[in-house]
Amino acid sequence: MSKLERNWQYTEQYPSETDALVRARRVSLEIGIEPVSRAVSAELSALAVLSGARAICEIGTGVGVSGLSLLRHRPEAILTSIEIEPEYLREARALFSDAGIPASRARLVEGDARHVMPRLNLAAYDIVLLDAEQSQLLEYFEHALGIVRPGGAIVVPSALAHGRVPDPAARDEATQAMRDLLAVVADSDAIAPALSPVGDGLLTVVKLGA
Ligand SMILES: C[S@@+](CC[C@H](N)C(=O)[O-])C[C@H]1O[C@@H](n2cnc3c(N)ncnc32)[C@H](O)[C@@H]1O
Repeated sequence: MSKLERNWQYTEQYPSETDALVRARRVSLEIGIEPVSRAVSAELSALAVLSGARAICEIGTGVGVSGLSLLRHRPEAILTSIEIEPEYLREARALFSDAGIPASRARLVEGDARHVMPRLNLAAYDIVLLDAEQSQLLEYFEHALGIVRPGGAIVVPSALAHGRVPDPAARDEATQAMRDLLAVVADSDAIAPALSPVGDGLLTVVKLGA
């Protein structure tokens, strides 16, 4: 195992998870949804606290691993989470409820994010997490820039797409969409991007401005 692999493995094994997160992660893997990794989950929990998040929007609920992570230390925050698959949302509702999070704090919305996001309030969210269909990423991102408040963050897990993003031989649509997003945010004066190799890659983009 290389030094980098050892670092990565240690980083992933380090965070402790709540029973609710362990349960959601297990259900997620049983159903075949890839949840955010343990280290990304811990990053999301910390980011929610650091940003003093009160309103969080998530695209791609799955069964709730990332959503539970975002709410872990922010009992006063309200999560709006959009998921296209009704059966995933049913599981997520049960898992949020088991975790003691009332439906008023986890607003789980069924629908295609491309249709739901334009109906959300502008500059209203402290954090917007994009974890749905990667080939549609640029469309989600454009909406996310509108709904996140200045000083707020847009976070994109799976930003390295299992090593495909840095691999010039990988030319599939999803990988290309991620590269396009990385290029757009690197070139903009309006946002501060940070790309971390944690999990499967985590892109954090802060919207600048007062
Ligand atoms: C990688 S999984 C999300 C995992 C979740 N964030 C977690 O950490 O547990 C991606 C999810 O996005 C959903 N999805 C795909 N396209 C979507 C769309 N256009 N609108 C809303 N959800 C979508 C999928 O059904 C799937 O549940």
